[in-house]
Amino acid sequence: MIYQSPTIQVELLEDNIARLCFNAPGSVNKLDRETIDSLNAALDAIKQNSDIQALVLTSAKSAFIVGADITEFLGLFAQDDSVLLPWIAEANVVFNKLEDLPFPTISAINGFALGGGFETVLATDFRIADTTARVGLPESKLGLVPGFGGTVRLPRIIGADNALEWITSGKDQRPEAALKVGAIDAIVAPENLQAAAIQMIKDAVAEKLDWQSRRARKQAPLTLPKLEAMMSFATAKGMVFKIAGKHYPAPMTAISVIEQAANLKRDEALKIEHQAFVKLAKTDVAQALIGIFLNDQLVKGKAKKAGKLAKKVDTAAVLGAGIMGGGIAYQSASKGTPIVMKDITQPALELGLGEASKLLAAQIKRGRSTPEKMAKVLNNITATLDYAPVKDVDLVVEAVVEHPKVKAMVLAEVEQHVADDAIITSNTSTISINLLAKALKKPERFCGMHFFNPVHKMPLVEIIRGEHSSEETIATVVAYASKMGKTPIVVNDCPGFFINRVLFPYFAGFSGLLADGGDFAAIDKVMEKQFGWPMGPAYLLDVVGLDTGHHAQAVMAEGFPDRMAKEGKDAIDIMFEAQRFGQKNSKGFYAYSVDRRGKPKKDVDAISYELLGAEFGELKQFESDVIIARTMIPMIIETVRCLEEGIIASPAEADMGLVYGLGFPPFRGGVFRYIETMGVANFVALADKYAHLGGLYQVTDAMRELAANNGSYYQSK
Ligand SMILES: NC(=O)c1ccc[n+]([C@@H]2O[C@H](COP(=O)([O-])OP(=O)(O)OC[C@H]3O[C@@H](n4cnc5c(N)ncnc54)[C@H](O)[C@@H]3O)[C@@H](O)[C@H]2O)c1
Repeated sequence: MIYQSPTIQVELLEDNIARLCFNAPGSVNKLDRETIDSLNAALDAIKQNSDIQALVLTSAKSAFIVGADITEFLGLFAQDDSVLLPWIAEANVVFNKLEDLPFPTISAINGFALGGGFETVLATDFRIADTTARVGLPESKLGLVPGFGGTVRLPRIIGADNALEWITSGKDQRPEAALKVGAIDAIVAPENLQAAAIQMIKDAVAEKLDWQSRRARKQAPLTLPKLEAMMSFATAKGMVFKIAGKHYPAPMTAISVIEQAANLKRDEALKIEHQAFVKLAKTDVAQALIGIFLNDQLVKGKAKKAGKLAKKVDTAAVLGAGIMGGGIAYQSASKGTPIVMKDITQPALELGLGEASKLLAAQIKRGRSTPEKMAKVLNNITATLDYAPVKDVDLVVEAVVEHPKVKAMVLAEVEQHVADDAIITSNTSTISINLLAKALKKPERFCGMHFFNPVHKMPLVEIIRGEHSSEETIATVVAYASKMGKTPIVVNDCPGFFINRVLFPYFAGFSGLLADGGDFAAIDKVMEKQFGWPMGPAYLLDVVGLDTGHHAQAVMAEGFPDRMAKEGKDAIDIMFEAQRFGQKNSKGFYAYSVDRRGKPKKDVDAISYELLGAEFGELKQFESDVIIARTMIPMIIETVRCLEEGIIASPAEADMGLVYGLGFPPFRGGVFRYIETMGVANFVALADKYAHLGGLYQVTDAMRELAANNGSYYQSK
């Protein structure tokens, strides 16, 4: 053994080939500070052994190195530049040391080699991957640029255009794609990986492969004709700005870094990368995106834990073949759980099946599915008008019309037909789970399973725990939602549950602005372009449906009369009474039509202004920050209330729910991250400025106390 630490072992194989194996104690190899220090020491030990003629990097785990240890780095990013810059420069010395060894080097890549893991292998002369490998530089998804030489080495290995695409998209790449551009040198079967790597490095030692010139190319300036370089960088900037937009600076920074470093040699080029890395690491966007990454892991971890307590769901049933029922059937069937879809009329069933076929046909058109797969998915859906095929299913999702009496009747009915231990859930968006549970003989097997529309696109499923729901019931529904490819978040029962409870105060803030003369199209513009929502409130209400919104708003007002009950008519009432239900009948705040090419079109509708003007008078202009404050403060305070009341378990889950369920702008990270960025005391001061607008603008005592103590939601939980 040449070197050994808890994360790395180096041994000498035959023919004086050294093998450095990453083998951390946990389930995966991560590039944390300990591993980087170990790599440094291992390389020193290798350099001191004059017998060694070549080096192979391998992993003893099912993945090579999954990436940098984000949790650890988050703490580091909080440090001053005077600490951070020398740290990153020092870490890079290690990768340079690997690259500068006086003999050929190769990486044998299995599974993930992402981020820092991929940057490690870029420092070797050759890369061979097995069929399980996934490589790439996902840093831009976290609001960063690669920091261990990725922006310098990758363009010099695969060319500027390819590297720009890989780095700005942050996508994982399959081995075939990596081989095509030259990011790896060969693909082999997993069982042949080590032997093939050793053979290749022997060829390099024997000078059959020219490792010196490869290495030299990596360390030299990028050789691009001037015009070509200009075209590459200008095109990339245009495209990336269009996709990433002004709220996500990392991809654009990556392009400038590569451009600025193009004419420099390695060590100078690396300095440009370090500067950019440190600058981005300190931005609110990076903090928010890294926060989302960590929250996502926490939520996934919880779901995995629940999986241990879950009962198996081999087959399911959905009651109601409407917009939601059809979507749920499609999602379950396409993720491998056969599902019975029951409705009360044949046309409804046909509509549900038609919806599933349409989604599948679209998948085939995009090359993501095949007719064979489509047939298999459709075979997994059994459409029925009676209960006979439902009797053996393990789990039922009720998705009939939103009416407490109809739902109670349907739930009681289905309980008579299914096995004693089958789980029963409801996809209700507003009706209390505890109320619905009363219809059942065994309420412990019941809970809410709230999907979002469109089911195949929206990642969140809100799972609502009733007072009688058993842990096994919740765990089983969590596991089923995960199997459907969704992110489940468990919440407690209350009007609107979590997501609608915080959404309606936002709509109330919007309605308040309109009542004071606000222009809905101008408000949408601010909330989309500046705040970053995918849709502004008027557009979102049109998509949700103003009839649905009107109904849900009444439920919320009844549930929280102190702050959600309203006097007089608001904009939602006006639209509802004028039968402007939104997209579903082509007129809401906006008018919907199709253009000449058959594409859906949305136009500002003068009639909406007339209707609103008749009630609220002349239009008035509001500053952007007033629009943002008046709509967001109610949502933020209601989210805080949900945490204080235990409706949602943690700030992390609240933020994930908002991002996945409502499309809260990821670069802001969610409500709690937003408060964090702003500072609790600053938020309280802002809300106090608007307190005269009513109960929705009044912060809670606990929040005021947290502000006074200079506290933080993320750190105190
Ligand atoms: N549409 C949304 O955006 C959305 C989002 C989340 C949750 N939800 C909830 O999902 C549920 C369904 O909503 P939707 O939009 O799909 O409604 P929908 O009107 O499109 O579909 C309801 C279906 O239920 C069927 N039905 C009625 N009584 C039935 C019975 N006794 N047995 C079987 N089927 C019966 C109807 O024929 C219809 O096909 C509601 O509780 C709604 O609140 C809707």
